[in-house]
Amino acid sequence: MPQGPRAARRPRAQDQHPRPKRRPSTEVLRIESLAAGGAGVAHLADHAAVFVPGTAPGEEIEAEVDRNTRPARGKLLRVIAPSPERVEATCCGGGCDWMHLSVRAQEAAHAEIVRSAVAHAIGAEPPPVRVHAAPEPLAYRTRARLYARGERGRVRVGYRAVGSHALAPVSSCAVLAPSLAAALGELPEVLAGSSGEGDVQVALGAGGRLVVDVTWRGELAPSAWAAIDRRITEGAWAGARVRMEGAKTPAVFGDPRPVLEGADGAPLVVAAGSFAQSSDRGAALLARRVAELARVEVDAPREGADVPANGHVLELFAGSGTLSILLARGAASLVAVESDEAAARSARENLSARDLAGKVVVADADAHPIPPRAEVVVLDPPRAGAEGATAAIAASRVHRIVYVACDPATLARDLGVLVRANYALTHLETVELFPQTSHVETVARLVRRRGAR
Ligand SMILES: C[S@@+](CC[C@H](N)C(=O)[O-])C[C@H]1O[C@@H](n2cnc3c(N)ncnc32)[C@H](O)[C@@H]1O
Repeated sequence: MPQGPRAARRPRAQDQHPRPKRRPSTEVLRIESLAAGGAGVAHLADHAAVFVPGTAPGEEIEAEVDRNTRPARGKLLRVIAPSPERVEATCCGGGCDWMHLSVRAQEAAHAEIVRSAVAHAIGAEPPPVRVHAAPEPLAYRTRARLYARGERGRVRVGYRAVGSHALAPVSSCAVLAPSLAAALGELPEVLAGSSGEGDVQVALGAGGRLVVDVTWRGELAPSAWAAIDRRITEGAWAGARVRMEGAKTPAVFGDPRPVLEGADGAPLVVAAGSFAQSSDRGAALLARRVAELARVEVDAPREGADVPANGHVLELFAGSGTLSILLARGAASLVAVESDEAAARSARENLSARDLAGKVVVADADAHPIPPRAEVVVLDPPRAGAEGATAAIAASRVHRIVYVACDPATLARDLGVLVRANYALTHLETVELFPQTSHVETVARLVRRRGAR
């Protein structure tokens, strides 16, 4: 009888003699830097690294250190000598893991995280990281993913606490735009009587009114369905979409699509439940910079030049077209690839509302061939990066690449492949799209080296 891999596995030494658990110890530590993920990094007397959330570089702290994980984890007990970059945190306990840091320190730490990841991956020092400051460091979120939980008829709404599935209930949030803040007070009332838990995305839709996208696991009270319906029919909300766990299709009320202000100042529709950056102004800043870097002229600017031609552009992971609406301008052609059908429909709608030509293809961007005439590839993949697309670009004759990334580690991995395939990294820039958090958006530009295949 064939044996499965489990049966075939030889017992390992640690199975027979599991290491005894070590007791946490209290240590005085000096924080050296901030790691991707947000924690401060220090070293113990035996040089083992320890990660302590809620700390700032340069400060002396006391922490309870658990050496049973690798790297060791520390829990901040007290700050002995604070960093000058430490500020009073006003965080609600939700996702803002860097609210105790000055904006200047956040920017510097983001830039260093990106620089060191890329330097390690390409085996050389990258160009100096240019930092694009956030348009608004607070009250910037024009879209938010909330978390709701119903128990004994009462529904509490907040965020998932950092690093856990626990609910951090919130009545006010310093990073939420005032236009969305009202939702925090309204949702517990709308969802009252429901049991279970759900994710609730809130944004602004048509006419600047609220749109709500609910994914619920459990029972949604009949009064909740009625309250949602009433808000749409009375015009208080533009739309809502409710997806019950296990249901094939969501219930749709009104028009649940978020509408943001595009980088060209005109409205841009986003498919309900599909990707959109967390702030309109941040998304516009990013899109404008990506479009600039995609142009031929970045290397040799011409005085007084009009919008220069982009050549034939291939955009991978295009979403609802936040970048496409700028890339299509001045391009000889634009092909945008996106796997989410609803997002692709929105991208088509956004291009045609502007009379822009562009072909939007529903396909796997990571397995999409690079058309031989493509001169520029712009890609904006999810956190996992784009291993397949990177390999295809590396084997192509594309001249310029603009890579937008929300994860420095996978960006660095993919840039390593492109640099080894004879592309030169000309620009490395961070865009502060998520102030008060350790998340960072990066834009990298590469050009094919002269004489390369
Ligand atoms: C980070 S978002 C960028 C979207 C767009 N550039 C924007 O700024 O709104 C990544 C997009 O890639 C899409 N996506 C994820 N995996 C994909 C794949 N294998 N092929 C094509 N699109 C994919 C997602 O649906 C999402 O719209």
